[in-house]
Amino acid sequence: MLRIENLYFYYEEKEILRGVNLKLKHEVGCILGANGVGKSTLLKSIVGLLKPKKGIIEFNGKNILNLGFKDRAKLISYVPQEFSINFPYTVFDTVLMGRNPHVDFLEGPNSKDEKITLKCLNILGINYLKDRPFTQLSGGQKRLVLIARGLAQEGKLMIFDEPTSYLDFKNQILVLSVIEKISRKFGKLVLLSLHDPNLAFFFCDNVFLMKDGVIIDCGKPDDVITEENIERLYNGLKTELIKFSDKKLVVPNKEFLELDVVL
Ligand SMILES: Nc1ncnc2c1ncn2[C@@H]1O[C@H](COP(=O)(O)OP(=O)(O)OP(=O)(O)O)[C@@H](O)[C@H]1O
Repeated sequence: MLRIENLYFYYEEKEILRGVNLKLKHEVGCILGANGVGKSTLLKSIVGLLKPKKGIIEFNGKNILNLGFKDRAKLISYVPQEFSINFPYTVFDTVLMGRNPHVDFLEGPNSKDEKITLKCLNILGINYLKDRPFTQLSGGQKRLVLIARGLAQEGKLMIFDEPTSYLDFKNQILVLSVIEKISRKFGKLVLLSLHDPNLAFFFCDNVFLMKDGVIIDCGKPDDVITEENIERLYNGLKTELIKFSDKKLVVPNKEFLELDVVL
């Protein structure tokens, strides 16, 4: 279980996380929230890239704030929102880097690491890119490579910051299906951030609504993604929930679509 209690983070004087509380069992959880509310800051705090001012982050009862870099990287796979490398590593080598926490420093990656790398490339349908330099890929291709690298890392806890950004419609579905299946098959705990609440209906077990640096509501997607909560979350956005087979979908309501925009 991932347990976050009363987590605070500041950028200089500015309070960004203002007492975040979150509990997630071994399933797929998603954070929804408007731009700038602190989703990436929270995810970066979990993976150790940012140091919270106070609060608790525990995974399976262990305080992960005190873990060293390598132990943390073994435990937690992380796919950031932004990533740049200047050196033209091939796609294969970029995904193989995900194995670094498991690799013996003197021996380097072995055949098992290479096999896992190839498997992750195949799962995401990007084997055909394996010899291309990462620096020459499109935004969506880069994203698929980074997700493959995150999968190759094989953390028990997997963190994805906006895994669907840059991806075409099919690849958004592919990536979330893969993440969901890996979570179910291997009992991994997944926490990701999303901008489309409809994807949460299809792929997430739990939803955390974030506003102004705190979690304002959480629960099953059907219980939490409501017209009232969407309006609260996205500053007055009016929507309607419609039924689609056994699922729900959120659509902007007519009033919003006919909004007068001053140009
Ligand atoms: N390096 C930084 N220095 C100062 N302020 C920052 C820095 N990075 C982010 N912020 C600010 O912290 C707040 C939270 O940013 P964060 O990236 O966590 O938001 P987010 O919810 O992930 O947004 P988005 O959906 O747009 O990615 C924002 O107001 C942002 O401007």
